Amino acid sequence: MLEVKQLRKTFGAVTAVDDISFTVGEGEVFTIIGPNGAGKTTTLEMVEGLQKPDRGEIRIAGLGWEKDGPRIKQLIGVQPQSSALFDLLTVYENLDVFAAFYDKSRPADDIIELINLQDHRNKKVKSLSGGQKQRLAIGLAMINDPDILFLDEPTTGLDPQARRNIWDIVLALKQMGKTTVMTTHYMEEAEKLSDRVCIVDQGMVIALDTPKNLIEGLTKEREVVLAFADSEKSAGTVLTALDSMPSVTKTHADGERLRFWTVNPEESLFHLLRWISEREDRIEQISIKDMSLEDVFIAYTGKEWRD
Ligand SMILES: Nc1ncnc2c1ncn2[C@@H]1O[C@H](COP(=O)(O)OP(=O)(O)OP(=O)(O)O)[C@@H](O)[C@H]1O
Repeated sequence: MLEVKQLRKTFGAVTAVDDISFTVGEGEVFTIIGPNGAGKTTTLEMVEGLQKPDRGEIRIAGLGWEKDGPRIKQLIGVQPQSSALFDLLTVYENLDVFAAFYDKSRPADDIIELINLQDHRNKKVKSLSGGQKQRLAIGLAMINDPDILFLDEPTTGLDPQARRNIWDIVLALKQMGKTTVMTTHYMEEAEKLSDRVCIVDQGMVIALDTPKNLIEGLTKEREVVLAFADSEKSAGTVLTALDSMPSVTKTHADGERLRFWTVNPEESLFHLLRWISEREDRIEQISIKDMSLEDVFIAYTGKEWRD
């Protein structure tokens, strides 16, 4: 559905996109994730035909922007910035105005249902919340019934409930067989929604796969956190016990909390709990930290992830 090869874009001395390649299959939710300034928006805008790459190739359903621009525009849907909405028009009227730009369009009321704004159909945009405006922006991207949708950070700045409402729309689009290419800052979102994730940093692809494969490809080492009911003393003695276990690779005591890393959490915890119960120490809490895309980012870049 979409093929991107060796894209590059510079602005003066700034290399926004250095070398980015990926392909997106039909019906996929494909997410480009990366820190601020990684080159996500520039990449998306080149794919959308809004910016011309310095180098590289873009094919959408086999078509290229130079020769087939008008045909591509009928196949794609681009979420406008919220600021591009007509504030003094209603939800319905905004959809109606955008429909006029295309040869074919979906009925505005179908879209209103898809974006769950039925109760706000006749309200002016200026009275909508941020999340409702974002939903309308996605609806506008859908007006020409495109095969492939481009959503640039559709949930940035929204509260958790409003973000979930957008996730529901992306999942509904997937059910309809649409292809979605989106960008996000939120790792959790990428993990939940995407068939595949492309992690970019400094204008380069650093990892690209399904969230599951990316996470499973990490080291098998897991982090376990223990909190003791009684005292720092318990943590101190347990630390000594942990240091003698072969599957434990690293330990860290922090007051009454103890963290350790093990390549075999089940075995380590089995021995540790037996040891603790023999000594009648009391543990208040045990948790094994789940690996996430955040850990994938850290593993590939050596940098902490910040939203
Ligand atoms: N029109 C422009 N002129 C000059 N520099 C630009 C321009 N557009 C982007 N850049 C620079 O290119 C780099 C990549 O920007 P881009 O917006 O693509 O990153 P991003 O990953 O989308 O970041 P964010 O998450 O902050 O939106 C940044 O250093 C940015 O300042």
